[in-house]
Amino acid sequence: MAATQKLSGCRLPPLPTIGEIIKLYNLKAQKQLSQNFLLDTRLTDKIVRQAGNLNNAHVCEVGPGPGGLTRSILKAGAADLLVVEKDMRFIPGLQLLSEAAPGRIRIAQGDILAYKLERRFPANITKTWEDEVNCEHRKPPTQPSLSHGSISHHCQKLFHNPRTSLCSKTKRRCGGGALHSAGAAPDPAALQAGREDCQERFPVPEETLPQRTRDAVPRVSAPRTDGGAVVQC
Ligand SMILES: C[S@@+](CC[C@H](N)C(=O)[O-])C[C@H]1O[C@@H](n2cnc3c(N)ncnc32)[C@H](O)[C@@H]1O
Repeated sequence: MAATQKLSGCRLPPLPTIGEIIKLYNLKAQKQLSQNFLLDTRLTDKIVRQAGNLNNAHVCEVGPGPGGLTRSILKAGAADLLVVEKDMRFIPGLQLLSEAAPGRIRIAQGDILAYKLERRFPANITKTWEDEVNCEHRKPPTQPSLSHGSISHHCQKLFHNPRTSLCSKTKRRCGGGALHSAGAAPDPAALQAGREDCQERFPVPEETLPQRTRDAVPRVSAPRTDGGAVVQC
């Protein structure tokens, strides 16, 4: 499929820039959640291209933050994007994005380390770790696939900022900022070890959105019944 055709089908309507979203919601990066934000759309597009062909794919993005990579994933044609974000402050900005791409984003607010990812995708596209091991990274998917409860090891390499995402104790990768889509080959043992080691680095945050921020975007308080609903996990 020609790139122009693909992009024109997935183009997003005009939105505030990521920088504006950060200012609007006063989103200061929190060190304990490894937060740093990608603002350059050329860079986020390039990163997302590394995940292979996302056209019509089911994708899980862990730690979307203000949504820079999220926008690029949508532009790349993902049909079903589940974002799992631990920090509640980002949810209103993600809901704006969800309204710009109706029915294509599902927002889950919670900790990926405790999240039952496999329950959130159709059973017929899920694969076991063993099935996934032989998949070639970057190979365009013949059909959407998803590993049970996984964050792709390869994609963590691609999408994590190495300075902030390595566990300080073990130097293993962990936590948010990762993207998983069809075709990635994870390393379950390393991943599991990384998760266990990093549990203590991610205490559940208790921040709530300041009232003035909620008031700034009234649409976010309306209950949603479509794919853009926020699910607490
Ligand atoms: C490095 S920032 C990346 C933000 C965004 N993807 C970007 O590129 O601008 C990591 C994100 O992961 C989130 N995060 C960290 N640990 C998490 C966890 N255990 N579960 C879900 N999200 C997590 C943080 O709140 C933050 O939004």
